[in-house]
Amino acid sequence: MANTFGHLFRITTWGESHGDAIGVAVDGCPPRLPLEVEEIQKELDRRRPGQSEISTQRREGDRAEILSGVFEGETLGTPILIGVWNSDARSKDYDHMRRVYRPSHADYSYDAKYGIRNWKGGGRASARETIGRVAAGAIAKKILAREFGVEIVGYVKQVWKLHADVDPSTVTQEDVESNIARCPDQDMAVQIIERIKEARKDGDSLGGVVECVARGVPVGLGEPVFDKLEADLAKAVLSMPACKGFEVGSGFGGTTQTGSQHNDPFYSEGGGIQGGISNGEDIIIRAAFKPTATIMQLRGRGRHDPCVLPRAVPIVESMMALVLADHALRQRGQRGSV
Ligand SMILES: C=C(O[C@@H]1CC(C(=O)O)=C[C@@H](OP(=O)(O)O)[C@H]1O)C(=O)O
Repeated sequence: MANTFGHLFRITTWGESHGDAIGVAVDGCPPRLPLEVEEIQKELDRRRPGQSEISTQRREGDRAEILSGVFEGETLGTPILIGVWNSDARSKDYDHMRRVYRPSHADYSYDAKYGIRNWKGGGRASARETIGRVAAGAIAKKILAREFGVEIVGYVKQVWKLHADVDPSTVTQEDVESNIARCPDQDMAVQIIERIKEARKDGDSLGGVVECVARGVPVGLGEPVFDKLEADLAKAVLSMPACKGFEVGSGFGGTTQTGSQHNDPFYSEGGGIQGGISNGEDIIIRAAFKPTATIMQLRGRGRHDPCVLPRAVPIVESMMALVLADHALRQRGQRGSV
């Protein structure tokens, strides 16, 4: 179970960054869901390396192959296996890392845990592991949109000290995809792109925040005690590589207000979640990412993102979709309808 996430809609990701292939097994997808490989590809293309001048230059096509669970364009209800081949792993870049632990990477902790590690590249700790999450997330998004009327939009809210002004209740995916920073505040996007280019030139890296909104969430998703909706969202978000912080609704900002300022006429702290259960309002989450660990100032080789934020957007959306799809199916299982 160590690589598995979810209950009814359950995913297991597999593969290493410099292994032969990488992907996901999805179990529990309802049968007769129309599914074409292009729908998965569209999301993988938003995540893939080499997509812009501010992303890693590793050249992977990341072409999705559906190996099971789909027949004549419809899901069978059986496990869906999706994989991509790794074709541009330049393992020579890692020769000098065979016996060296890179600071701020998982090299030491993996070695300490397993007594062995694939020192060619980041292995399971690499951002390439998120291919499986995004492929499964594409299916989860489709279930949510078709069967539950839920729409999920993520975007870059902050890079370094540059903060974007975005209205979560109206932002669209077209706004987000209109620039390579995936920041719908167009003026801020220009500044962010310049700042990331500068960091790359200096051999340095930057962190930031992805914000993600789910609109049209049905009432009643989430379990009252341990599987509270915000608890599962927190786990989903903090399990992403390089992610160091999670907020929901007013988040840490709410701590400086009084109760009378903070309580909304209907909902409160969770922004769409009360007692761990959705109340039908929009749910807004934020994921904080640290500056990329590999920086050229530390003589790191390999091809790296000077800032992971733009490529993290589809990953955060996918993690939110996995949690909501799982809970929607659980609610339907218990109540018969949602
Ligand atoms: C290739 C991807 O990102 C990679 C994530 C990554 C890491 O250590 O996390 C290291 C780099 O790979 P490599 O060491 O092979 O050059 C990045 O390019 C991807 O996300 O698909």
